[in-house]
Amino acid sequence: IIGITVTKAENFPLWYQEVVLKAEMIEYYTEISGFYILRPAAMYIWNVIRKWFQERIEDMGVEETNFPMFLSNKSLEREKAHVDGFAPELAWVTKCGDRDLEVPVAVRPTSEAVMYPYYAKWIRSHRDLPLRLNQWNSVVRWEAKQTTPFLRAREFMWQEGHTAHLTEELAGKEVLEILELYAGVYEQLLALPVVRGTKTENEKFAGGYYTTTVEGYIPSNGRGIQGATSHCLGQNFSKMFEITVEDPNKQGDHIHVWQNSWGLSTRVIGVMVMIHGDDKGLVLPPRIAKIQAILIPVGIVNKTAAEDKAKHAEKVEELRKTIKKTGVRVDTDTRDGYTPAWKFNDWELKGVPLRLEFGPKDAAKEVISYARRDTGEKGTIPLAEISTKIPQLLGTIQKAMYDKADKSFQEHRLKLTNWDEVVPALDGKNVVIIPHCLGMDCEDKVKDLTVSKNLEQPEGPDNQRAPSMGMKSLCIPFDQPDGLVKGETKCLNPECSAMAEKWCMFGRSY
Ligand SMILES: O=C1CCCN[C@@H]1CCCn1cnc2cc(F)c(F)cc2c1=O
Ligand SMILES: [Mg+2]
Repeated sequence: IIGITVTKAENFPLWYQEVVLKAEMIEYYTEISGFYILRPAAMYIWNVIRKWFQERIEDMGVEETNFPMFLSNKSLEREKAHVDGFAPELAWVTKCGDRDLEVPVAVRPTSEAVMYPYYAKWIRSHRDLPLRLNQWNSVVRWEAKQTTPFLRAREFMWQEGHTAHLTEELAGKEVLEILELYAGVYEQLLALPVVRGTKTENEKFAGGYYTTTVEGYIPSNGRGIQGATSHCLGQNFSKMFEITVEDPNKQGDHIHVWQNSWGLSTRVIGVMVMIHGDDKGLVLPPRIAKIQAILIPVGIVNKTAAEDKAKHAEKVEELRKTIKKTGVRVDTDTRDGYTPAWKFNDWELKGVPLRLEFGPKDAAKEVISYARRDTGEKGTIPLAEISTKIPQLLGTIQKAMYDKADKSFQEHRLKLTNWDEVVPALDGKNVVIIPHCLGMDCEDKVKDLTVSKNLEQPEGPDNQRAPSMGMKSLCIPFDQPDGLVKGETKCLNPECSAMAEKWCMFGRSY
């Protein structure tokens, strides 16, 4: 196996592609562009996330469902308003065998139009509320933009939750509960920091009432990235699909139910690769690593006496069992014909968080040697302490990975009140938090004003040159800084005369 041939700094997009391929997470589906095969290394991570999230939404009372993957033009017509913008992404089935279909059907890009006619049928009385269903499936959106594994694919796996409530308050409470679970997937499993907030009118789901989001940050190119979204749909869809209950307080009156929909996709795996990966390949947070510790026998060479080899192998197997008993996902690499150095590179490429080495010298000193994948730090652990020290070390690695990413995000999230500092900040691979009026036109203007003029920047491998696109709003952080006095603080856009409403996070983005 040759390792990664480009460094993360010199060519980030190419580095990313190589890592996901050589770490055996992805195979390109070369039959049709924009589609990817997820291999066991990726599916393991998705399944850890799925188990963690599924357990928690079940505790909330969410039940599982499975709806058909096709939707008819008729129900699409119902939500015409916002689908129009998406029409180019819709994939259609128009033939079956050698016959044209009378009525073409669309492949679901999301399932509102599929599900809500049945919500209308099932929800009659307020006693039918709250209705809370989630499905794990894949959706198809024929993206026009350049696709890339995990981050932007024409088919991706996700979960989509769709719920109905009697009041705005009950819906709103759930929106935030789910958003916290999304933040938990990032912070607790993937060791990634996210900013929680609300999308602006420009960036929210047009068919909804408001969108809450968790936003990530990619240090390599300074871009923001949407991590997952939890929408309150208000009564927009219940009015489109006539989902009503009789008013419990007023006989004869009907209430349109308040709905939410929320989704997290396999994009999260790409974000984790981009942020934690290094020039040797993947770096996996222990919580989602299929193999958390790889135990590699060393110091055994051809001339080692057969009986010593056998004894050493037994000792290694014993160590594996001891470590496995602690609940650590440990494996041994006893492959013949490969040097320890070769094995080290292979497991580093695959991102295994902890390498353990055990040789005759270690045996003599009654220790096991280790090397951390995240920092490269090496050390030894007395054999008598491995049952406590190894799980502890994995916990240390998980926290250290989070802290490192969190520090980087914090250092590159600049609160600015001087417009002239904005473009330099973006070119310095930062996202910014600025006082903003939240006007849609103003936001469009801000995007135009912040197209990077640094094109005269030294040629360099242009993939690495800060993207010249303008900045978009990422979210209105729940956690608002001080210093914005309503009615007194102006919107930071020099061409806008409005007053600032909120601090808003902006950045070049995916
Ligand atoms: O984002 C989520 C979470 C899970 C459930 N759905 C919501 C909103 C999806 C927004 N969206 C996103 N993309 C779409 C692409 C299309 F081709 C299309 F016809 C419709 C949509 C579309 O409605
Ligand atoms: Mg899209």
